Amino acid sequence: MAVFKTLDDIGNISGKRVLVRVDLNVPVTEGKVSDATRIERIAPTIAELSGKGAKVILLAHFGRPKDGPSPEFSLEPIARATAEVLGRPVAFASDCIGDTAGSAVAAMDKGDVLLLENTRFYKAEEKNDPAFTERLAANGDIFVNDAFSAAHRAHSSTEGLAHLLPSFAGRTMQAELEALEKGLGNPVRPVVAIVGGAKVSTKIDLLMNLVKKVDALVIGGGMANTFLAARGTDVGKSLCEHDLAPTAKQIMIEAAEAGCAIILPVDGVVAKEFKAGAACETVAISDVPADGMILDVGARTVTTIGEWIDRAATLVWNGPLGAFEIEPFDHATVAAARHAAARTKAGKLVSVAGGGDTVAALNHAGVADDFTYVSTAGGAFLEWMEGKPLPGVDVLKR
Ligand SMILES: Nc1ncnc2c1ncn2[C@@H]1O[C@H](COP(=O)(O)OP(=O)(O)OP(=O)(O)O)[C@@H](O)[C@H]1O
Ligand SMILES: O=C(O)[C@H](O)COP(=O)(O)O
Repeated sequence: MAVFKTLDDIGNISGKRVLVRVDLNVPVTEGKVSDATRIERIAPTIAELSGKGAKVILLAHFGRPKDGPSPEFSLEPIARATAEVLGRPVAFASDCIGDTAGSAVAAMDKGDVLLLENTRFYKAEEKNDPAFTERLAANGDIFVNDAFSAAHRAHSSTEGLAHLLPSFAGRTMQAELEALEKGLGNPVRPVVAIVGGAKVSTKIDLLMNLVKKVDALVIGGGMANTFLAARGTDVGKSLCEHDLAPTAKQIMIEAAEAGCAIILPVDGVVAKEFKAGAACETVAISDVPADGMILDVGARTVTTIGEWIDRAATLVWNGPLGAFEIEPFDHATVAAARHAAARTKAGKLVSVAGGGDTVAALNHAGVADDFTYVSTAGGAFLEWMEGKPLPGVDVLKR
């Protein structure tokens, strides 16, 4: 029996209003959803609930809006993308609480699907404010959490609701927890982690903890620049958080004490502009021009990363090695992803990857299906890895 209640325990839900927390925080490029994996993953839960006659009311956040409602962070375009992926109508209400939401819910028939506007348009959501949670709960009889990737947040829609309504894990939440436990509950060593992406500031705690748990940590992407700068390398105009140099140094000290190897780029693909087809060259990391930006790790670094992948029994990956959305800065991420996928297919590696952009990058490389497991979660995935409690999961436990 699962430690948390699943849809197997939900009983008769025909005609019931089921509030389903999903993660629709999907990558959007030029107004279009550029990777629909998170939407695809919630489809089974929605189909199952709708098939049982429930009124399926989706709750989600999008981005990190700071000042209340704004068109930039509206879920309305995502409702259309969700309808396309599900192959069925998805109604949209321009508020997640109050009369607008209430009337949209009242108009639902059995089996209908409705998406409510971004929960983060209310600051109270992130404060897990009980009064706001009650207003969300007013539209539901049952709560299903299918957003593992937002379960590290103790917000009204991820944690608070489970205290007010009978609550269950959705199929994706269930699958994520089961697969992560199977793959990484007690990982086979050596464990190598690849952490890339844009910024160190968003992943400091994760890096601090990871160096104590893994045998080697490969740092790529924009965040490698902060580490390189901390070591005294001039990274030109590259994305770099110079004020975090002391933190990066501390992470390297902790890694040395824990016996975790830190692998930083030895070369980089450098351009003067951050745009597709920009003129670029590969240079040694000590030769980055003052007006250049490192937008990908170079070929020698890719070879080194390949060697670490070959040594690993378990690989954990979060964050791309370069600005993979823009060609040709996708080369290193694609090469490393294909290398890891081939080792996995050969039965020599357990490979687990997580992160919205990471999933998009693996799809771009055409190998997402070849990894042992690809989690749609970013922060939640890494926090799970560190053994931190996930409020959205803990509250579902029996
Ligand atoms: N060298 C670089 N310079 C600038 N940006 C970079 C660089 N390398 C990677 N990036 C950017 O990092 C971003 C992805 O990083 P992020 O940390 O968000 O990944 P993730 O954890 O998989 O995603 P998510 O936060 O969506 O779960 C991409 O948009 C990519 O363009
Ligand atoms: O994209 C994610 O990792 C989740 O949707 C959580 O988003 P957040 O980091 O803005 O809370």
